[in-house]
Amino acid sequence: MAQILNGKELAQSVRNDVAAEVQAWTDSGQRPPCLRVVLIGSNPASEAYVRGKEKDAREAGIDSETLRFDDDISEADLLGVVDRLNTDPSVDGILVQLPLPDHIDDRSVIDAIDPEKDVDGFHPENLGRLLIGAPSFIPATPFGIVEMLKRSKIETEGMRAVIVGRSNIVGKPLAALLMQRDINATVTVCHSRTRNLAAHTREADLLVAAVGRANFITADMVKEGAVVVDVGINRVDDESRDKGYRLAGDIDFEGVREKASWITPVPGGVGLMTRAMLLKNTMNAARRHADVVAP
Ligand SMILES: Nc1nc(=O)c2c([nH]1)NC[C@@H]1CN(c3ccc(C(=O)N[C@@H](CCC(=O)O)C(=O)O)cc3)C=[N+]21
Repeated sequence: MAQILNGKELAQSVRNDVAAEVQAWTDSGQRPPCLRVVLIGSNPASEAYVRGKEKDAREAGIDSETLRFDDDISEADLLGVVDRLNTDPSVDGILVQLPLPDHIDDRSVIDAIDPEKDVDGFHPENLGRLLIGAPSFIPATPFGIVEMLKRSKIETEGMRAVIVGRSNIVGKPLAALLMQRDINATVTVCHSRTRNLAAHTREADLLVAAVGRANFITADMVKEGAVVVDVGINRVDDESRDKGYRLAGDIDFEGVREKASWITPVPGGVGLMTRAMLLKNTMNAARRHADVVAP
């Protein structure tokens, strides 16, 4: 039976560390790190994430505010908002909550964010720097996954890692991170066109699912003793809940926990780490902004 990679506890310890960093920073006479989140429209999931981010930031002593706009804002106006945040010297970090409405091109907006303030690490400059192992903002979900492994003292040296999902915000940056010299995993990235997916996943010492399909990875696809990380957050209908739904990951938790050595739950796993690592990135953005290079 797998041990639980407890996102609640691990994220709390990351948040405590960031709060201590922020305290030391302000004690040294610097102003608190400043994060601005841009939220377009009223997608309930996005609203919930943004509320969570604000709460975490406040508790860590970070100055965080959400700028809200109607979902009929034009792309030009949104680019104007980004530009103002780019040039505002009191702002350290900018996060534009995704997804954006269909009439706005995500890429144009991400590319417009000053890479030095891109706490999501989604700008091509940061993704490129990550790929070559240069200092960069690391996207919070991949960063959080690696932090979970490190804090749980899970040995990654020589591990076979299989990532299911090739997104620009999870699969690809995680692959780059796991290949780095301090992790030394051997990485396979699978996706919807992969032939005989289970043959790949069954080889994984570390299996990461980021596909967005509830209970997609079943026990028969998992090697005995594997470390299994679930990035999926899927709403599945559940009449027994007040909200009428519950959250399920991409991993069939009940089945897979019997085989894995470690497993992340949903909720209470990777999502909380994502939020915590955003705080870490915001602290680093403040250092960089003040020309104190991030550690
Ligand atoms: N620019 C941008 N950056 C992001 O980092 C970003 C984004 N857009 N758009 C959406 C995704 C998703 N995401 C999550 C953050 C926290 C939880 C989270 O806190 N999950 C909790 C609670 C889940 C719940 O109750 O809804 C958990 O898993 O236990 C989940 C998912 C950040 N994202």
